[in-house]
Amino acid sequence: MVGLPARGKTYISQKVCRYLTWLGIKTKVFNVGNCRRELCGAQQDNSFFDPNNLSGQKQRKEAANMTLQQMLQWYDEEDGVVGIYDATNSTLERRKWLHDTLTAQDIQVFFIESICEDEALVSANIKDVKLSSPDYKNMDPDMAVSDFQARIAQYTSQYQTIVEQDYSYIKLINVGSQVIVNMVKGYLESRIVYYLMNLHIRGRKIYMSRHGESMYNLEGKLGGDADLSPRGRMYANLLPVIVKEKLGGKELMVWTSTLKRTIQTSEHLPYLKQHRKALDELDAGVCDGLTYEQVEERYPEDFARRDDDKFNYRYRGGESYRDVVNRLEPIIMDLERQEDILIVAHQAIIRCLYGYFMNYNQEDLPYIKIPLHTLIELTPKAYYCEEKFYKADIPAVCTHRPKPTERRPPINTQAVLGSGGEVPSPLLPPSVLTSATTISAPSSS
Ligand SMILES: O=P(O)(O)OC[C@H]1O[C@@](CO)(OP(=O)(O)O)[C@@H](O)[C@@H]1O
Repeated sequence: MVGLPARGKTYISQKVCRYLTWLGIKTKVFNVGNCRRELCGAQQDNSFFDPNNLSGQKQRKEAANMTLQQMLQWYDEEDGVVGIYDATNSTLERRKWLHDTLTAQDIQVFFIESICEDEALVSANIKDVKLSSPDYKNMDPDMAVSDFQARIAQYTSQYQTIVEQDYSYIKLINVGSQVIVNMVKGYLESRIVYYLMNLHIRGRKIYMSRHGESMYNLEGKLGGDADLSPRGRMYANLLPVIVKEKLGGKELMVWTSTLKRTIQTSEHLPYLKQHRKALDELDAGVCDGLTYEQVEERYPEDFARRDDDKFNYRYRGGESYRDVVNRLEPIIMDLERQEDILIVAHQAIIRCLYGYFMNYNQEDLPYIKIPLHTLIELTPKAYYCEEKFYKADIPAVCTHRPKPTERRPPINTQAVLGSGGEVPSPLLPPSVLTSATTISAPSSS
């Protein structure tokens, strides 16, 4: 990373890290600030950052070097693929040192510079992010802001934007309103460039919902293209009410899959809709239309292999969760560009999308609990996503199978009918929705 303080470098680092990790590329952020705090203590006065303060300079260089060594060790011992070195790296000299040290180890270097000349954006970033940093713990907010601005001034006096023509880089100017790209090499760098070009920081909400309960869900069958059950239709009637309550009169884009159950669920939503094939449910191949019990009976080895490694298991003639993540990558790119949006999709699809925003690892992702008749609201913040679950007061079956290690001895292997919202069966762990808001159907529906 390259850029003055409060230019969103850590935000960009975290997002790129989350995106690549979700794609299965081992990525880690190495933050020099954390190392500096460890080495020199958190609360330094601003003379520490003065370029003429030789002792401060020396200690900062030590923190930079220690972080780089940690990164090299990670490449070496943990088979890291993309290390993100998050620091200002704001001089030609510092970048040359990084570039030369890394290329000597056969590590390809790609600089991402964030330039922001919009003072209002910089101040908003300071207030949003920097005031909660350990550097300003227990400090009066106004004092902290002016202190941080003085720190930025120290860096500005020696800041050199990237001009090194023989380096690979991207310059993001004013949060991507202008982008300059130089000497981009290979697939991974191009993917990162494309991803960065889609990012924006306007506040927005991402809503997700599974389709209403389907006839297949009632029978415990996988896949297919069934219609909604009568209770699924009730959810389809209620969904516009729930969404309107959350959104007010704001516009919304709605994406569904091309399968009947999501199209029927979105039927009454008075917004622009797109039906996208990439959002269709995980393809269960030869198991499509079977119940879990039938799969276990007919394909016992496959059933066991799926329990063993659900993320990588690929149904015969069908897909794995890994395949689904790859198929959803263009959806994630598109999602990053969107404003408020509602995605009506399927259990496996929502797990993958939700897992991206909430940073789930591949092992846990296929087990995320995404109940029927529940609207999920995600609000992206600087370094995390806020989440809320709104549960409609319409019963539905529970289709979640816990991890093998969390399963209790079977009492009843049929899908279990709930009596008010999705009620966990004796086979299931406690619902994650205990504190969710419950919304009742209006008497007219
Ligand atoms: O990966 P698992 O946990 O089996 O869940 C995916 C399954 O979820 C289901 C329901 O069991 O989704 P959906 O409700 O969209 O039909 C199946 O179609 C699909 O095979």
